[in-house]
Amino acid sequence: MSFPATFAAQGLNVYAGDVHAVQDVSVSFAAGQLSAVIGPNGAGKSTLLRGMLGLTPLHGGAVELLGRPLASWLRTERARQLAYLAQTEGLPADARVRDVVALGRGAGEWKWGLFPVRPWSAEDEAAVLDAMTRTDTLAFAERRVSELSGGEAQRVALARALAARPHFLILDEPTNHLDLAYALDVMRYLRAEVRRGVGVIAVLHDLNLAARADWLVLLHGGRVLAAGTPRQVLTPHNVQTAYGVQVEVVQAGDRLVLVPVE
Ligand SMILES: Nc1ncnc2c1ncn2[C@@H]1O[C@H](COP(=O)(O)OP(=O)(O)OP(=O)(O)O)[C@@H](O)[C@H]1O
Repeated sequence: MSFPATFAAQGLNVYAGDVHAVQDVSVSFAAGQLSAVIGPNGAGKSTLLRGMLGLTPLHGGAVELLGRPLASWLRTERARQLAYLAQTEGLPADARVRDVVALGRGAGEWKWGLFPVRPWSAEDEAAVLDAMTRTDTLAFAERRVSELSGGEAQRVALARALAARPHFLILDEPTNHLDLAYALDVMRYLRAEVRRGVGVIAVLHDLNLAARADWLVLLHGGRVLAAGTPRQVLTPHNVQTAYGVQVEVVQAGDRLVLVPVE
């Protein structure tokens, strides 16, 4: 039986505190695609992702993972399919890098403080090694998180998410606080995941990084202002409407570049 290889929401409404932060939003993110959620501060990007992930209650609408209602998935199955890297997530400063990445396997979780949920396996070992190789973090596997630069720590957080070998990888501002080189590194790692068939969904503030995605969702005031390819979404009109900034959109090689003109 075939099923849609998507993580999708239909008519979603989510409140953040008293704020109706996500209003009647319908979106569909495909596996094997790099999607970016963009929009000005407060547009509802984080709330949309948290609502889709079941981390905050919905006030209407439905979420489907691979064609099945999200609520019908077992918690453990769902955790295997969806890896989430939150915006403000800190890593345990005293922990060793390798142990932090291993947390992504979930095997180290203890039930009632008595015994591990499941024993550590050769597959867990291989997944951790693979995730560290793909994020170039093996070189500092034995260091403590407190001994890393911001960019290195971000790669470790990414490695932990990849260690779960998820179908969809959801990241809230993965390039935040990173310099240009590190930000491009992260985009390169994400693109490599997409080539392996993972659906990557990232909240991005830098529209020139977002222009590298396959699919964009532009939120404004809790609603979808535009969705489509970068060429369809990143128009001067849409950017002016969402951000109130006049831009020129320039073609540079096979990419779009946005230049503010005020
Ligand atoms: N815990 C909360 N209590 C009250 N209002 C909230 C809360 N969290 C978010 N909001 C409000 O909900 C709206 C959407 O917030 P959200 O964090 O989803 O936006 P965002 O697009 O991710 O913003 P940013 O780019 O600044 O991270 C904003 O108006 C915000 O002020």
